[in-house]
Amino acid sequence: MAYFCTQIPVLLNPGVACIKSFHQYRFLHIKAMQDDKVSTPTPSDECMVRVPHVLTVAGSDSGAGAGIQADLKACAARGVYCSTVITAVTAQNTVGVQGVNIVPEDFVAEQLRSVLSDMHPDVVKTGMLPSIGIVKTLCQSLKEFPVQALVVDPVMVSTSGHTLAGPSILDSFREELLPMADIVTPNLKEASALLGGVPLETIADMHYAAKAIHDIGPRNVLVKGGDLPASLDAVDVFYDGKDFYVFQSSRIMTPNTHGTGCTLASSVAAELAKGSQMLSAVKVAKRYIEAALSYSKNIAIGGGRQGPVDHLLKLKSNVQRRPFDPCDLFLYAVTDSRMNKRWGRSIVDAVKAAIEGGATIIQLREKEVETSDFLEAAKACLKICRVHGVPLLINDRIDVALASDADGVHIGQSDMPAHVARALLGPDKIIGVSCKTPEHALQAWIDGADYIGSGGVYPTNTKENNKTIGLDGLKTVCLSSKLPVVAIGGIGISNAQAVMGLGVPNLKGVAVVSALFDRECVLTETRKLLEVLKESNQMGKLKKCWRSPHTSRQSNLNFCYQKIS
Ligand SMILES: Nc1ncnc2c1ncn2[C@@H]1O[C@H](COP(=O)(O)OP(=O)(O)OP(=O)(O)O)[C@@H](O)[C@H]1O
Ligand SMILES: Cc1ncc(CO)c(N)n1
Ligand SMILES: [Mg+2]
Repeated sequence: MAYFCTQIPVLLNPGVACIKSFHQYRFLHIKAMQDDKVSTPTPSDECMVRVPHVLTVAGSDSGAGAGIQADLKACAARGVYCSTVITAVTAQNTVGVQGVNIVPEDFVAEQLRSVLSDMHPDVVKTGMLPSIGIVKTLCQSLKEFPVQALVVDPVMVSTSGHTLAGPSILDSFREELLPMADIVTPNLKEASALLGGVPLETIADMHYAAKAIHDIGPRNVLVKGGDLPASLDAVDVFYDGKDFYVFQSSRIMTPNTHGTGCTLASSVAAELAKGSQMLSAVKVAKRYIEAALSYSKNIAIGGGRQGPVDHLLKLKSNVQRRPFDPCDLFLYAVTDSRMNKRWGRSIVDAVKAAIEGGATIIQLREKEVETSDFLEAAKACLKICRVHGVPLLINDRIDVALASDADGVHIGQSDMPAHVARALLGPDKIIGVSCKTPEHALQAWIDGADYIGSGGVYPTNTKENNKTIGLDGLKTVCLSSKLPVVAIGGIGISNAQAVMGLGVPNLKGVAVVSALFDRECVLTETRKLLEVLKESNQMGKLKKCWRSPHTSRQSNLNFCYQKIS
Protein backbone atom coordinates (compact mmCIF):
# COMPACT_ATOMS: atom_id res chain seq x y z
CA MET A 1 0.00 0.00 0.00
CA ALA A 2 1.28 3.48 -0.82
CA TYR A 3 1.34 6.08 1.91
CA PHE A 4 1.32 9.74 1.17
CA CYS A 5 3.94 10.52 3.68
CA THR A 6 7.70 10.44 3.63
CA GLN A 7 9.19 7.65 5.65
CA ILE A 8 11.81 9.76 7.37
CA PRO A 9 13.02 8.07 10.54
CA VAL A 10 12.23 10.86 12.97
CA LEU A 11 10.78 9.78 16.27
CA LEU A 12 8.58 12.31 17.96
CA ASN A 13 6.92 12.42 21.26
CA PRO A 14 3.38 12.81 19.93
CA GLY A 15 2.54 15.30 22.64
CA VAL A 16 5.00 18.10 23.11
CA ALA A 17 7.13 17.80 19.97
CA CYS A 18 4.16 17.64 17.62
CA ILE A 19 2.55 20.70 19.11
CA LYS A 20 5.67 22.80 19.01
CA SER A 21 6.60 22.08 15.44
CA PHE A 22 3.51 20.49 14.09
CA HIS A 23 3.71 21.86 10.60
CA GLN A 24 7.23 20.69 9.91
CA TYR A 25 6.33 17.21 11.03
CA ARG A 26 2.75 16.77 9.93
CA PHE A 27 3.60 14.29 7.18
CA LEU A 28 6.35 12.50 8.94
CA HIS A 29 6.21 9.00 10.23
CA ILE A 30 5.11 9.62 13.77
CA LYS A 31 5.82 7.11 16.47
CA ALA A 32 5.05 7.42 20.11
CA MET A 33 8.00 7.36 22.41
CA GLN A 34 7.54 7.01 26.10
CA ASP A 35 10.40 6.19 28.43
CA ASP A 36 12.50 5.14 25.44
CA LYS A 37 9.89 2.54 24.50
CA VAL A 38 7.93 2.77 21.26
CA SER A 39 4.31 2.35 22.30
CA THR A 40 0.84 3.90 21.77
CA PRO A 41 -0.77 5.54 19.89
CA THR A 42 0.69 3.84 16.79
CA PRO A 43 -0.70 0.33 16.79
CA SER A 44 1.84 -0.94 14.27
CA ASP A 45 4.45 0.40 11.97
CA GLU A 46 1.80 2.15 9.94
CA CYS A 47 2.15 5.73 8.90
CA MET A 48 -0.01 7.85 11.17
CA VAL A 49 -0.95 11.28 9.93
CA ARG A 50 -1.77 13.96 12.42
CA VAL A 51 -4.69 16.12 11.31
CA PRO A 52 -5.12 19.83 12.06
CA HIS A 53 -7.24 20.32 15.16
CA VAL A 54 -9.28 23.21 16.52
CA LEU A 55 -10.78 23.17 20.01
CA THR A 56 -13.84 25.35 20.31
CA VAL A 57 -14.81 26.64 23.75
CA ALA A 58 -18.34 27.91 23.26
CA GLY A 59 -22.06 27.57 23.93
CA SER A 60 -24.39 25.01 22.40
CA ASP A 61 -27.12 26.36 20.10
CA SER A 62 -30.08 23.96 19.97
CA GLY A 63 -31.02 25.38 16.56
CA ALA A 64 -27.49 24.47 15.42
CA GLY A 65 -26.92 27.60 13.34
CA ALA A 66 -24.43 29.19 15.72
CA GLY A 67 -22.25 28.23 18.68
CA ILE A 68 -20.61 24.83 19.07
CA GLN A 69 -22.68 23.36 16.26
CA ALA A 70 -21.61 26.03 13.75
CA ASP A 71 -18.00 25.56 14.82
CA LEU A 72 -18.14 21.79 14.30
CA LYS A 73 -19.70 22.16 10.87
CA ALA A 74 -17.38 24.95 9.75
CA CYS A 75 -14.30 22.98 10.80
CA ALA A 76 -15.63 19.83 9.11
CA ALA A 77 -16.30 21.83 5.95
CA ARG A 78 -12.77 23.21 6.05
CA GLY A 79 -11.24 19.78 6.63
CA VAL A 80 -10.12 20.25 10.21
CA TYR A 81 -10.87 18.16 13.30
CA CYS A 82 -12.86 20.03 15.95
CA SER A 83 -13.18 19.14 19.63
CA THR A 84 -15.64 20.94 21.87
CA VAL A 85 -15.73 22.35 25.39
CA ILE A 86 -19.26 23.48 26.16
CA THR A 87 -19.67 26.55 28.36
CA ALA A 88 -23.46 26.93 28.19
CA VAL A 89 -26.47 25.18 26.79
CA THR A 90 -28.89 27.52 25.08
CA ALA A 91 -32.44 26.98 23.90
CA GLN A 92 -32.44 28.78 20.55
CA ASN A 93 -34.15 28.60 17.21
CA THR A 94 -34.65 30.81 14.17
CA VAL A 95 -36.87 33.16 16.22
CA GLY A 96 -34.45 33.90 19.03
CA VAL A 97 -33.03 32.71 22.33
CA GLN A 98 -35.55 31.14 24.70
CA GLY A 99 -33.18 30.11 27.50
CA VAL A 100 -29.59 29.89 28.69
CA ASN A 101 -28.13 27.37 31.12
CA ILE A 102 -24.52 28.04 32.12
CA VAL A 103 -22.24 25.03 32.68
CA PRO A 104 -20.57 25.18 36.13
CA GLU A 105 -17.06 26.54 35.83
CA ASP A 106 -15.36 23.53 37.44
CA PHE A 107 -16.96 21.31 34.81
CA VAL A 108 -15.76 23.62 32.05
CA ALA A 109 -12.30 23.23 33.61
CA GLU A 110 -12.66 19.45 33.56
CA GLN A 111 -13.63 19.44 29.87
CA LEU A 112 -10.68 21.71 29.08
CA ARG A 113 -8.27 19.44 30.93
CA SER A 114 -9.62 16.34 29.18
CA VAL A 115 -9.11 17.76 25.73
CA LEU A 116 -5.98 19.87 26.17
CA SER A 117 -3.99 17.29 28.12
CA ASP A 118 -4.61 14.47 25.70
CA MET A 119 -5.54 15.74 22.26
CA HIS A 120 -3.27 18.75 21.94
CA PRO A 121 -5.34 20.95 19.63
CA ASP A 122 -3.37 23.30 17.40
CA VAL A 123 -5.71 26.24 17.83
CA VAL A 124 -8.32 27.23 20.42
CA LYS A 125 -11.31 29.24 19.27
CA THR A 126 -13.65 30.80 21.83
CA GLY A 127 -17.29 31.76 21.46
CA MET A 128 -19.82 32.27 24.25
CA LEU A 129 -17.96 32.63 27.58
CA PRO A 130 -20.86 33.47 29.87
CA SER A 131 -19.15 34.09 33.24
CA ILE A 132 -16.01 35.68 34.64
CA GLY A 133 -15.16 32.32 36.24
CA ILE A 134 -15.25 30.57 32.88
CA VAL A 135 -13.03 33.24 31.25
CA LYS A 136 -10.51 32.91 34.09
CA THR A 137 -10.61 29.09 33.96
CA LEU A 138 -9.94 29.18 30.23
CA CYS A 139 -7.01 31.59 30.57
CA GLN A 140 -5.53 29.40 33.31
CA SER A 141 -5.89 26.25 31.18
CA LEU A 142 -4.25 27.93 28.20
CA LYS A 143 -1.27 28.91 30.35
CA GLU A 144 -0.96 25.30 31.50
CA PHE A 145 -1.45 23.86 27.99
CA PRO A 146 -0.25 26.42 25.44
CA VAL A 147 -1.51 26.16 21.87
CA GLN A 148 -0.28 27.61 18.57
CA ALA A 149 -2.99 30.21 18.26
CA LEU A 150 -5.98 31.61 20.14
CA VAL A 151 -8.94 33.00 18.19
CA VAL A 152 -11.39 34.97 20.33
CA ASP A 153 -14.89 35.68 19.05
CA PRO A 154 -16.14 37.93 21.87
CA VAL A 155 -19.76 36.77 21.74
CA MET A 156 -22.02 38.99 23.85
CA VAL A 157 -25.42 39.48 22.27
CA SER A 158 -27.27 37.28 19.79
CA THR A 159 -28.48 38.97 16.61
CA SER A 160 -32.00 38.63 18.00
CA GLY A 161 -30.88 40.89 20.88
CA HIS A 162 -30.57 38.30 23.68
CA THR A 163 -27.63 38.65 26.07
CA LEU A 164 -25.31 35.63 25.88
CA ALA A 165 -22.52 37.09 28.01
CA GLY A 166 -23.26 40.20 30.10
CA PRO A 167 -21.14 43.35 30.53
CA SER A 168 -19.69 41.89 33.74
CA ILE A 169 -17.27 39.78 31.68
CA LEU A 170 -15.87 42.80 29.82
CA ASP A 171 -13.11 43.45 32.35
CA SER A 172 -11.87 39.86 32.29
CA PHE A 173 -11.97 39.97 28.47
CA ARG A 174 -9.92 43.15 28.40
CA GLU A 175 -7.51 42.24 31.16
CA GLU A 176 -6.95 38.52 30.67
CA LEU A 177 -8.30 36.96 27.47
CA LEU A 178 -7.67 39.57 24.76
CA PRO A 179 -4.00 40.07 25.62
CA MET A 180 -3.52 36.31 25.01
CA ALA A 181 -5.40 36.34 21.69
CA ASP A 182 -3.79 36.04 18.27
CA ILE A 183 -6.94 37.50 16.78
CA VAL A 184 -10.19 38.88 18.16
CA THR A 185 -13.26 39.12 15.90
CA PRO A 186 -15.92 41.44 17.37
CA ASN A 187 -19.01 42.48 15.44
CA LEU A 188 -20.00 46.14 15.65
CA LYS A 189 -21.95 45.84 18.92
CA GLU A 190 -19.20 43.80 20.57
CA ALA A 191 -16.48 46.19 19.40
CA SER A 192 -18.51 49.05 20.81
CA ALA A 193 -18.98 47.24 24.16
CA LEU A 194 -15.24 46.47 24.41
CA LEU A 195 -14.57 50.19 23.92
CA GLY A 196 -16.98 51.34 26.61
CA GLY A 197 -19.98 51.95 24.36
CA VAL A 198 -18.63 54.23 21.61
CA PRO A 199 -21.06 54.31 18.69
CA LEU A 200 -19.68 52.55 15.58
CA GLU A 201 -21.59 53.22 12.39
CA THR A 202 -19.18 53.72 9.52
CA ILE A 203 -16.18 52.04 7.97
CA ALA A 204 -14.03 54.84 9.39
CA ASP A 205 -15.43 54.00 12.86
CA MET A 206 -14.46 50.36 12.26
CA HIS A 207 -10.85 51.42 11.56
CA TYR A 208 -10.83 53.40 14.78
CA ALA A 209 -12.28 50.45 16.71
CA ALA A 210 -9.80 47.95 15.26
CA LYS A 211 -6.90 50.12 16.39
CA ALA A 212 -8.36 50.84 19.82
CA ILE A 213 -9.06 47.15 20.46
CA HIS A 214 -5.56 46.28 19.27
CA ASP A 215 -4.26 48.57 22.02
CA ILE A 216 -5.93 46.23 24.56
CA GLY A 217 -3.44 43.52 23.60
CA PRO A 218 -4.51 41.06 20.89
CA ARG A 219 -2.04 40.52 18.03
CA ASN A 220 -4.69 41.10 15.35
CA VAL A 221 -8.23 42.49 15.23
CA LEU A 222 -11.02 41.86 12.74
CA VAL A 223 -14.02 44.16 13.18
CA LYS A 224 -16.92 42.51 11.32
CA GLY A 225 -19.37 44.67 9.47
CA GLY A 226 -22.22 42.23 8.89
CA ASP A 227 -24.46 44.61 10.84
CA LEU A 228 -23.12 47.84 9.34
CA PRO A 229 -26.19 50.01 8.77
CA ALA A 230 -27.08 50.80 5.17
CA SER A 231 -24.07 49.04 3.70
CA LEU A 232 -24.53 47.39 0.35
CA ASP A 233 -21.36 45.38 0.91
CA ALA A 234 -20.29 43.14 3.78
CA VAL A 235 -17.18 45.00 4.92
CA ASP A 236 -14.77 43.78 7.60
CA VAL A 237 -11.74 45.74 8.80
CA PHE A 238 -8.55 43.90 9.77
CA TYR A 239 -5.67 45.45 11.69
CA ASP A 240 -2.40 43.70 12.52
CA GLY A 241 -0.88 46.50 14.58
CA LYS A 242 0.80 47.98 11.52
CA ASP A 243 -1.50 47.91 8.54
CA PHE A 244 -5.23 47.96 7.91
CA TYR A 245 -6.87 45.64 5.37
CA VAL A 246 -10.47 45.98 4.27
CA PHE A 247 -12.24 42.75 3.33
CA GLN A 248 -15.19 43.56 1.19
CA SER A 249 -17.70 41.19 -0.39
CA SER A 250 -21.10 41.79 -1.84
CA ARG A 251 -23.88 41.50 0.72
CA ILE A 252 -25.94 38.36 0.17
CA MET A 253 -29.63 39.15 0.49
CA THR A 254 -30.76 36.36 2.77
CA PRO A 255 -32.45 35.85 6.13
CA ASN A 256 -30.06 32.93 6.79
CA THR A 257 -27.26 34.73 8.61
CA HIS A 258 -27.58 33.18 12.06
CA GLY A 259 -24.13 32.05 13.18
CA THR A 260 -22.06 33.83 10.54
CA GLY A 261 -19.82 35.27 13.26
CA CYS A 262 -19.10 31.87 14.87
CA THR A 263 -18.54 30.37 11.43
CA LEU A 264 -16.11 33.07 10.36
CA ALA A 265 -14.05 32.75 13.56
CA SER A 266 -14.01 28.95 13.33
CA SER A 267 -12.84 29.03 9.76
CA VAL A 268 -10.06 31.47 10.66
CA ALA A 269 -9.07 28.99 13.39
CA ALA A 270 -9.26 26.10 10.93
CA GLU A 271 -6.96 27.82 8.46
CA LEU A 272 -4.49 28.67 11.23
CA ALA A 273 -4.55 25.03 12.32
CA LYS A 274 -3.64 24.03 8.77
CA GLY A 275 -0.65 26.35 8.95
CA SER A 276 -1.81 29.53 7.23
CA GLN A 277 -0.57 32.98 8.10
CA MET A 278 -3.15 35.18 9.80
CA LEU A 279 -3.95 37.41 6.83
CA SER A 280 -4.51 34.52 4.45
CA ALA A 281 -6.53 32.66 7.10
CA VAL A 282 -8.90 35.64 7.34
CA LYS A 283 -9.07 35.95 3.55
CA VAL A 284 -10.01 32.27 3.09
CA ALA A 285 -12.52 32.41 5.95
CA LYS A 286 -14.22 35.46 4.47
CA ARG A 287 -14.43 33.73 1.08
CA TYR A 288 -15.91 30.65 2.74
CA ILE A 289 -18.62 32.52 4.66
CA GLU A 290 -19.57 34.43 1.52
CA ALA A 291 -19.88 31.19 -0.45
CA ALA A 292 -21.87 29.49 2.33
CA LEU A 293 -24.25 32.48 2.61
CA SER A 294 -24.72 32.57 -1.12
CA TYR A 295 -25.39 28.83 -1.36
CA SER A 296 -27.85 28.94 1.55
CA LYS A 297 -29.71 32.11 0.63
CA ASN A 298 -32.96 30.33 -0.15
CA ILE A 299 -32.95 27.35 2.17
CA ALA A 300 -35.94 27.20 4.52
CA ILE A 301 -35.28 25.96 8.05
CA GLY A 302 -37.59 27.17 10.83
CA GLY A 303 -40.23 29.85 10.77
CA GLY A 304 -38.29 32.70 12.37
CA ARG A 305 -36.51 35.69 10.90
CA GLN A 306 -32.98 34.31 11.06
CA GLY A 307 -32.15 30.90 9.69
CA PRO A 308 -28.85 29.04 9.64
CA VAL A 309 -26.35 28.76 6.79
CA ASP A 310 -25.62 25.35 5.32
CA HIS A 311 -21.94 25.02 6.18
CA LEU A 312 -21.43 21.85 4.19
CA LEU A 313 -23.21 23.15 1.07
CA LYS A 314 -25.13 19.92 0.85
CA LEU A 315 -28.70 20.29 1.97
CA LYS A 316 -30.37 21.54 -1.19
CA SER A 317 -28.91 18.94 -3.48
CA ASN A 318 -30.02 16.14 -1.19
CA VAL A 319 -33.60 17.43 -1.16
CA GLN A 320 -33.72 17.27 -4.93
CA ARG A 321 -32.08 13.89 -5.37
CA ARG A 322 -33.93 10.63 -4.87
CA PRO A 323 -32.25 7.28 -4.30
CA PHE A 324 -31.26 5.19 -7.32
CA ASP A 325 -33.95 2.75 -8.43
CA PRO A 326 -32.93 -0.04 -10.85
CA CYS A 327 -36.23 0.60 -12.68
CA ASP A 328 -34.64 3.87 -13.83
CA LEU A 329 -32.65 1.83 -16.34
CA PHE A 330 -35.80 0.94 -18.29
CA LEU A 331 -35.37 3.43 -21.13
CA TYR A 332 -31.89 4.81 -20.82
CA ALA A 333 -31.20 7.63 -23.29
CA VAL A 334 -27.56 8.47 -24.07
CA THR A 335 -27.00 11.75 -25.90
CA ASP A 336 -24.24 12.12 -28.49
CA SER A 337 -22.73 15.46 -29.44
CA ARG A 338 -21.99 14.49 -33.06
CA MET A 339 -25.55 13.38 -33.69
CA ASN A 340 -27.01 16.46 -32.07
CA LYS A 341 -24.76 18.60 -34.25
CA ARG A 342 -25.77 16.67 -37.35
CA TRP A 343 -29.44 17.26 -36.66
CA GLY A 344 -28.88 20.86 -35.56
CA ARG A 345 -30.22 20.54 -32.04
CA SER A 346 -28.74 21.50 -28.68
CA ILE A 347 -28.02 18.96 -25.93
CA VAL A 348 -30.76 20.56 -23.86
CA ASP A 349 -33.34 20.18 -26.63
CA ALA A 350 -32.30 16.57 -27.15
CA VAL A 351 -32.72 15.81 -23.44
CA LYS A 352 -36.07 17.61 -23.24
CA ALA A 353 -37.43 15.58 -26.16
CA ALA A 354 -36.15 12.27 -24.78
CA ILE A 355 -37.76 12.92 -21.40
CA GLU A 356 -41.00 13.97 -22.98
CA GLY A 357 -40.94 10.75 -25.01
CA GLY A 358 -40.54 8.63 -21.88
CA ALA A 359 -36.80 8.24 -21.17
CA THR A 360 -36.35 7.08 -17.57
CA ILE A 361 -32.69 8.10 -17.19
CA ILE A 362 -30.39 10.37 -19.20
CA GLN A 363 -26.67 10.10 -19.79
CA LEU A 364 -24.78 12.99 -21.36
CA ARG A 365 -22.05 11.56 -23.57
CA GLU A 366 -20.37 14.57 -25.05
CA LYS A 367 -16.98 13.72 -26.45
CA GLU A 368 -16.39 16.82 -28.51
CA VAL A 369 -17.62 19.80 -26.51
CA GLU A 370 -15.45 22.16 -24.52
CA THR A 371 -15.47 21.55 -20.77
CA SER A 372 -17.13 24.87 -19.97
CA ASP A 373 -19.88 24.23 -22.55
CA PHE A 374 -20.32 20.70 -21.22
CA LEU A 375 -20.72 22.04 -17.68
CA GLU A 376 -23.28 24.63 -18.74
CA ALA A 377 -25.20 22.00 -20.72
CA ALA A 378 -25.10 19.60 -17.75
CA LYS A 379 -26.50 22.27 -15.43
CA ALA A 380 -29.27 23.14 -17.87
CA CYS A 381 -30.16 19.45 -18.43
CA LEU A 382 -30.13 18.84 -14.68
CA LYS A 383 -32.83 21.48 -14.20
CA ILE A 384 -35.06 19.69 -16.69
CA CYS A 385 -34.29 16.25 -15.27
CA ARG A 386 -35.03 17.38 -11.70
CA VAL A 387 -38.45 18.73 -12.72
CA HIS A 388 -39.34 15.31 -14.17
CA GLY A 389 -37.64 13.19 -11.51
CA VAL A 390 -35.34 11.65 -14.13
CA PRO A 391 -31.75 11.00 -12.99
CA LEU A 392 -28.95 12.62 -15.01
CA LEU A 393 -25.62 10.86 -15.45
CA ILE A 394 -22.44 12.18 -17.02
CA ASN A 395 -20.31 9.94 -19.20
CA ASP A 396 -16.64 9.66 -18.10
CA ARG A 397 -16.33 13.17 -16.65
CA ILE A 398 -16.37 12.99 -12.87
CA ASP A 399 -15.29 16.62 -12.71
CA VAL A 400 -18.34 17.72 -14.72
CA ALA A 401 -20.62 15.49 -12.60
CA LEU A 402 -19.27 17.08 -9.42
CA ALA A 403 -19.37 20.63 -10.72
CA SER A 404 -22.91 20.33 -12.08
CA ASP A 405 -24.14 18.23 -9.12
CA ALA A 406 -25.50 15.65 -11.58
CA ASP A 407 -26.90 12.42 -10.12
CA GLY A 408 -23.91 10.33 -11.11
CA VAL A 409 -21.54 9.08 -13.77
CA HIS A 410 -21.14 6.26 -16.23
CA ILE A 411 -17.58 5.04 -16.67
CA GLY A 412 -15.87 2.61 -19.01
CA GLN A 413 -13.21 0.01 -18.29
CA SER A 414 -10.42 2.40 -19.27
CA ASP A 415 -11.80 5.46 -17.46
CA MET A 416 -11.33 6.38 -13.81
CA PRO A 417 -11.50 3.13 -11.77
CA ALA A 418 -14.94 2.81 -10.18
CA HIS A 419 -13.61 2.66 -6.60
CA VAL A 420 -11.77 5.94 -7.17
CA ALA A 421 -14.92 7.46 -8.68
CA ARG A 422 -16.85 6.29 -5.62
CA ALA A 423 -14.33 7.89 -3.27
CA LEU A 424 -14.55 11.15 -5.21
CA LEU A 425 -18.33 11.21 -5.59
CA GLY A 426 -19.32 9.95 -2.14
CA PRO A 427 -21.81 7.24 -1.23
CA ASP A 428 -24.98 8.72 -2.75
CA LYS A 429 -24.18 9.38 -6.39
CA ILE A 430 -25.05 6.81 -9.02
CA ILE A 431 -22.13 5.02 -10.64
CA GLY A 432 -22.54 2.78 -13.68
CA VAL A 433 -19.71 0.79 -15.25
CA SER A 434 -19.46 -0.72 -18.75
CA CYS A 435 -18.85 -4.47 -18.46
CA LYS A 436 -18.34 -7.08 -21.15
CA THR A 437 -17.52 -10.05 -18.94
CA PRO A 438 -18.56 -11.63 -15.63
CA GLU A 439 -15.14 -10.59 -14.25
CA HIS A 440 -15.82 -6.96 -15.11
CA ALA A 441 -19.25 -7.27 -13.46
CA LEU A 442 -17.80 -8.73 -10.28
CA GLN A 443 -15.18 -5.97 -10.09
CA ALA A 444 -17.85 -3.28 -10.60
CA TRP A 445 -19.82 -4.70 -7.69
CA ILE A 446 -16.72 -4.84 -5.47
CA ASP A 447 -15.84 -1.26 -6.45
CA GLY A 448 -19.21 0.08 -5.30
CA ALA A 449 -21.02 0.62 -8.62
CA ASP A 450 -24.84 0.82 -8.68
CA TYR A 451 -25.46 -0.77 -12.07
CA ILE A 452 -23.58 -2.08 -15.05
CA GLY A 453 -24.04 -1.37 -18.75
CA SER A 454 -23.35 -4.47 -20.84
CA GLY A 455 -22.63 -4.66 -24.56
CA GLY A 456 -22.25 -3.97 -27.36
CA VAL A 457 -25.08 -6.34 -27.84
CA TYR A 458 -25.24 -5.57 -31.58
CA PRO A 459 -22.70 -3.87 -33.85
CA THR A 460 -22.85 -0.08 -33.68
CA ASN A 461 -21.21 2.91 -35.30
CA THR A 462 -21.43 5.02 -32.16
CA LYS A 463 -18.33 3.43 -30.64
CA GLU A 464 -15.33 2.53 -32.74
CA ASN A 465 -13.47 -0.75 -32.18
CA ASN A 466 -16.13 -1.93 -29.76
CA LYS A 467 -16.29 -5.69 -29.42
CA THR A 468 -19.80 -7.10 -29.83
CA ILE A 469 -20.81 -9.62 -27.17
CA GLY A 470 -24.20 -10.55 -28.66
CA LEU A 471 -27.28 -11.71 -26.78
CA ASP A 472 -25.37 -14.71 -25.42
CA GLY A 473 -22.62 -12.54 -24.00
CA LEU A 474 -25.23 -10.23 -22.47
CA LYS A 475 -27.04 -13.16 -20.88
CA THR A 476 -23.80 -14.53 -19.40
CA VAL A 477 -22.98 -11.15 -17.85
CA CYS A 478 -26.54 -10.71 -16.53
CA LEU A 479 -26.58 -14.15 -14.93
CA SER A 480 -23.32 -13.51 -13.11
CA SER A 481 -23.93 -9.88 -12.13
CA LYS A 482 -24.97 -8.92 -8.63
CA LEU A 483 -25.89 -5.50 -9.97
CA PRO A 484 -28.80 -4.49 -12.20
CA VAL A 485 -27.89 -4.42 -15.88
CA VAL A 486 -28.80 -2.17 -18.77
CA ALA A 487 -28.08 -3.55 -22.25
CA ILE A 488 -26.29 -1.29 -24.72
CA GLY A 489 -25.01 -1.31 -28.29
CA GLY A 490 -26.99 -1.15 -31.50
CA ILE A 491 -30.34 -1.46 -29.74
CA GLY A 492 -33.46 0.17 -31.22
CA ILE A 493 -37.10 -0.37 -31.99
CA SER A 494 -36.42 -3.42 -34.19
CA ASN A 495 -34.47 -5.45 -31.65
CA ALA A 496 -35.40 -4.14 -28.17
CA GLN A 497 -37.95 -6.93 -27.73
CA ALA A 498 -35.33 -9.59 -28.47
CA VAL A 499 -33.06 -8.07 -25.82
CA MET A 500 -35.70 -7.76 -23.11
CA GLY A 501 -37.01 -11.20 -24.13
CA LEU A 502 -33.84 -12.77 -22.70
CA GLY A 503 -35.90 -12.94 -19.53
CA VAL A 504 -33.08 -12.53 -17.01
CA PRO A 505 -34.37 -10.80 -13.88
CA ASN A 506 -31.60 -8.28 -13.42
CA LEU A 507 -31.75 -6.99 -17.00
CA LYS A 508 -33.68 -3.81 -16.27
CA GLY A 509 -33.69 -1.98 -19.57
CA VAL A 510 -31.95 -0.83 -22.72
CA ALA A 511 -29.57 2.07 -23.30
CA VAL A 512 -29.96 3.75 -26.67
CA VAL A 513 -27.97 6.33 -28.60
CA SER A 514 -28.46 6.35 -32.40
CA ALA A 515 -32.00 4.95 -32.40
CA LEU A 516 -33.12 8.08 -30.53
CA PHE A 517 -30.64 10.80 -31.36
CA ASP A 518 -29.53 9.97 -34.91
CA ARG A 519 -33.11 10.57 -36.00
CA GLU A 520 -35.04 13.64 -37.00
CA CYS A 521 -37.55 13.54 -34.14
CA VAL A 522 -36.19 12.38 -30.79
CA LEU A 523 -39.60 12.67 -29.15
CA THR A 524 -41.34 10.35 -31.63
CA GLU A 525 -38.55 7.78 -31.58
CA THR A 526 -38.46 7.68 -27.79
CA ARG A 527 -42.22 7.25 -27.61
CA LYS A 528 -42.06 4.38 -30.10
CA LEU A 529 -39.28 2.67 -28.16
CA LEU A 530 -41.20 3.08 -24.90
CA GLU A 531 -44.18 1.31 -26.45
CA VAL A 532 -41.97 -1.53 -27.64
CA LEU A 533 -40.40 -1.92 -24.23
CA LYS A 534 -43.74 -1.86 -22.42
CA GLU A 535 -45.07 -4.43 -24.85
CA SER A 536 -42.09 -6.72 -24.44
CA ASN A 537 -42.39 -6.58 -20.69
CA GLN A 538 -46.09 -7.40 -20.73
CA MET A 539 -45.30 -10.37 -22.95
CA GLY A 540 -42.75 -11.45 -20.38
CA LYS A 541 -45.44 -11.41 -17.62
CA LEU A 542 -44.10 -8.37 -15.87
CA LYS A 543 -45.81 -6.56 -13.08
CA LYS A 544 -46.03 -2.80 -12.86
CA CYS A 545 -43.69 -1.26 -10.36
CA TRP A 546 -44.96 2.15 -9.33
CA ARG A 547 -42.54 4.79 -8.33
CA SER A 548 -42.50 6.09 -4.80
CA PRO A 549 -44.87 9.04 -4.51
CA HIS A 550 -42.20 11.64 -3.67
CA THR A 551 -40.99 11.83 -7.25
CA SER A 552 -42.41 14.54 -9.41
CA ARG A 553 -42.30 12.36 -12.51
CA GLN A 554 -45.13 13.13 -14.89
CA SER A 555 -47.89 10.72 -15.62
CA ASN A 556 -46.53 8.99 -18.71
CA LEU A 557 -43.22 8.51 -16.92
CA ASN A 558 -44.81 7.36 -13.74
CA PHE A 559 -44.02 3.71 -13.94
CA CYS A 560 -41.58 1.10 -14.95
CA TYR A 561 -41.77 -2.65 -14.99
CA GLN A 562 -40.18 -5.36 -12.98
CA LYS A 563 -40.09 -8.96 -14.01
CA ILE A 564 -41.88 -11.43 -11.74
CA SER A 565 -39.21 -14.00 -11.11
N1 LIG B 1 -25.60 39.23 4.29
C1 LIG B 1 -24.29 39.03 4.24
N2 LIG B 1 -23.64 38.87 3.06
C2 LIG B 1 -22.31 38.63 3.01
N3 LIG B 1 -21.55 38.57 4.09
C3 LIG B 1 -22.12 38.74 5.30
C4 LIG B 1 -23.51 38.97 5.45
N4 LIG B 1 -23.81 39.06 6.78
C5 LIG B 1 -22.63 38.89 7.42
N5 LIG B 1 -21.60 38.71 6.54
C6 LIG B 1 -20.22 38.45 6.85
O1 LIG B 1 -20.21 37.38 7.79
C7 LIG B 1 -19.19 37.56 8.74
C8 LIG B 1 -19.82 37.62 10.14
O2 LIG B 1 -20.27 38.94 10.35
P1 LIG B 1 -21.35 39.48 11.37
O3 LIG B 1 -21.07 40.93 11.51
O4 LIG B 1 -22.70 39.09 10.92
O5 LIG B 1 -20.95 38.68 12.69
P2 LIG B 1 -21.82 38.38 13.97
O6 LIG B 1 -22.81 39.46 14.20
O7 LIG B 1 -20.85 38.11 15.05
O8 LIG B 1 -22.58 37.06 13.55
P3 LIG B 1 -23.76 36.31 14.33
O9 LIG B 1 -24.95 36.42 13.45
O10 LIG B 1 -23.26 34.93 14.42
O11 LIG B 1 -23.94 36.95 15.62
C9 LIG B 1 -18.48 38.84 8.32
O12 LIG B 1 -17.40 38.51 7.48
C10 LIG B 1 -19.53 39.61 7.56
O13 LIG B 1 -18.97 40.54 6.67
C1 LIG C 1 -24.46 29.59 21.63
C2 LIG C 1 -24.32 30.79 20.77
N1 LIG C 1 -23.10 31.29 20.54
C3 LIG C 1 -22.95 32.36 19.73
C4 LIG C 1 -24.04 32.98 19.16
C5 LIG C 1 -23.86 34.21 18.29
O1 LIG C 1 -24.33 34.05 17.07
C6 LIG C 1 -25.30 32.43 19.42
N2 LIG C 1 -26.42 32.96 18.89
N3 LIG C 1 -25.41 31.33 20.23
MG1 LIG D 1 -24.66 39.56 13.30
